[in-house]
Amino acid sequence: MVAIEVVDLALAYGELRAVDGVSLDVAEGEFVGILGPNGAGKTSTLELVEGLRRPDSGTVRVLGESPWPRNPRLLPRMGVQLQASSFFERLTAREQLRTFASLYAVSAGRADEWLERVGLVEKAATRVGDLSGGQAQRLSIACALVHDPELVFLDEPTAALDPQARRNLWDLLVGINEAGRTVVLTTHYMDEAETLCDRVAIMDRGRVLRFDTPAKLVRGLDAPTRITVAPGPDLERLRVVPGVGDVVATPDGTVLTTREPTLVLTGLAERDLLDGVQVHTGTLEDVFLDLTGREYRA
Ligand SMILES: Nc1ncnc2c1ncn2[C@@H]1O[C@H](COP(=O)(O)OP(=O)(O)OP(=O)(O)O)[C@@H](O)[C@H]1O
Repeated sequence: MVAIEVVDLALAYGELRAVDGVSLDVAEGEFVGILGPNGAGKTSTLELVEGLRRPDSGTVRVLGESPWPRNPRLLPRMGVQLQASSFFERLTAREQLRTFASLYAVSAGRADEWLERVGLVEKAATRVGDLSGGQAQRLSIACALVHDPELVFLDEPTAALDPQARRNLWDLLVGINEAGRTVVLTTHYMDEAETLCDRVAIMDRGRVLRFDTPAKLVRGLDAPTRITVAPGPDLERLRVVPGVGDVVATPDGTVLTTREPTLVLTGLAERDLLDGVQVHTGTLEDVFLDLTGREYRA
């Protein structure tokens, strides 16, 4: 079943085409990432899908319905975490979450369970205005998920989180997805997209450049493999290994590029040069560079 269907969506702010002909489909139960640098149009696209903005043109269907104008049938089925959350500043974290829960007829007890899931039990009695950026972000995620929606939208959910909190949130999102919920998130982080997402839409300048599984995106790359060995061996010994292209010495090791990694690894083994070997195939960063001609800067 299709959860989201977006066809030729466009939105301009004045002269700026923030969303410029985006088409996407998301299946029920899928985990999809929209990946791109600042200003790529990720948030604008998400807001159109969520029904928070009206598109200039194009169509959006969410769970078989149009999200715009605000569609009350859809609201309980969706959970939306925005980049900038507005809380009731004088409420405590627990009160804030219970207030959100009550809007969906979810019990206070279930709301409190969410404080635990996002690691905010110790901050339950802290006023929202006194939470750190990362804590506020986790609270906003709990508010988006407290009613157990079928479809979850998260806008850069790990942006303000420390590495441990980021890992914890990844686990939480994987759990939700494995329980059958559809998840769509935007992110700057390549590793996040690669780790979490079934499919990734790479966005730049209002357009979706590619939309595929991380593995297929990388496989489609026409990039050589890089093999690094520990510093030390004479560069000439490495240059003559069959299949080796460039050889570059760096402080961390000597980097060999090749289009025949198996041949090179065999040659290195025969010469007893495998010390500290690391093999780097393409990453989504390479895919971005390949598609745009620009380095990816999150
Ligand atoms: N309300 C607005 N009015 C005018 N321009 C806007 C508005 N919202 C966004 N933009 C512009 O539209 C473009 C796309 O913005 P958007 O927030 O969708 O990108 P993004 O990929 O989510 O970026 P980021 O990763 O920085 O959040 C940017 O150039 C931004 O400056």
